[in-house]
Amino acid sequence: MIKIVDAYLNFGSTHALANVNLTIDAGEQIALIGPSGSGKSSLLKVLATEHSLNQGEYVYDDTTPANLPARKLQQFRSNIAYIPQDLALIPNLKVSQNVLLGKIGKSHLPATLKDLIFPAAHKIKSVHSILDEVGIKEKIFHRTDSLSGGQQQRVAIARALYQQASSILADEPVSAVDPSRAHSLLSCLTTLSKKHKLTLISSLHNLDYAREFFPRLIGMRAGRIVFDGSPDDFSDDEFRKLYKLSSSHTSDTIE
Ligand SMILES: Nc1ncnc2c1ncn2[C@@H]1O[C@H](COP(=O)(O)OP(=O)(O)OP(=O)(O)O)[C@@H](O)[C@H]1O
Repeated sequence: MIKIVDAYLNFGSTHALANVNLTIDAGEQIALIGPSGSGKSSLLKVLATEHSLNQGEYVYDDTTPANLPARKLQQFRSNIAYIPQDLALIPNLKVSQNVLLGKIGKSHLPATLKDLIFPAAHKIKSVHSILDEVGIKEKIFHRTDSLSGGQQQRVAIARALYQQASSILADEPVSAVDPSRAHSLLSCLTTLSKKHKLTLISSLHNLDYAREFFPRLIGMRAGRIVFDGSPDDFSDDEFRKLYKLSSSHTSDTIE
């Protein structure tokens, strides 16, 4: 279970997060929605321990990461797969090597380097089967920068699955792809995270996809949570409140 209590994250005088309170059960699938600059990435970065809160508390399965020494924090992080907006893939490595890097936090550096250069057959088999699940197994030995943006997003998802974490945090995972690929990529991400019993928290700009694929939506505005509920409860009023639009706008009128 993830718990955030009275959380603030500040950059100078900007509250990237303000008075955020949140409880997320293991296995939930959540879309973070809201206008640009509303705090979605900031919340994901706090959950991924890329940022520390200025005030408040973040607890993950009874662990408070802010209290962990560096070595334990690395162990903690290895249990959370974070897919940043820029994917953080290494372009000149093979797809298989980028996926193998998913476990970098779970072993010592020499072992990881050995895996990259001389991967054991069973590890390649496991990478191959995950790449099959995300639909790009034929790319396993291709250089990552020879893949399209959407294929690279699949590599990042495969790396997250290979990590065998308990949660996946994805920041705009379909930003770089056309609508039909975005649909199939989100379908892949939500189906696989459900199959592997992972908690999935993803920021999304496309409201239709958020409604279609995620049973819980969290709407953010100016660093605060202003909506938390099911897609069925996300009325046109809630939509206008979130995006501060006039009454002529409905959720069908954007994206
Ligand atoms: N490293 C940083 N330094 C200074 N200000 C930051 C930093 N990161 C975020 N902010 C500010 O915090 C606020 C929230 O930003 P955040 O990136 O979390 O929004 P977002 O909802 O993810 O936006 P987008 O949808 O455009 O990715 C914004 O005002 C942003 O300018």
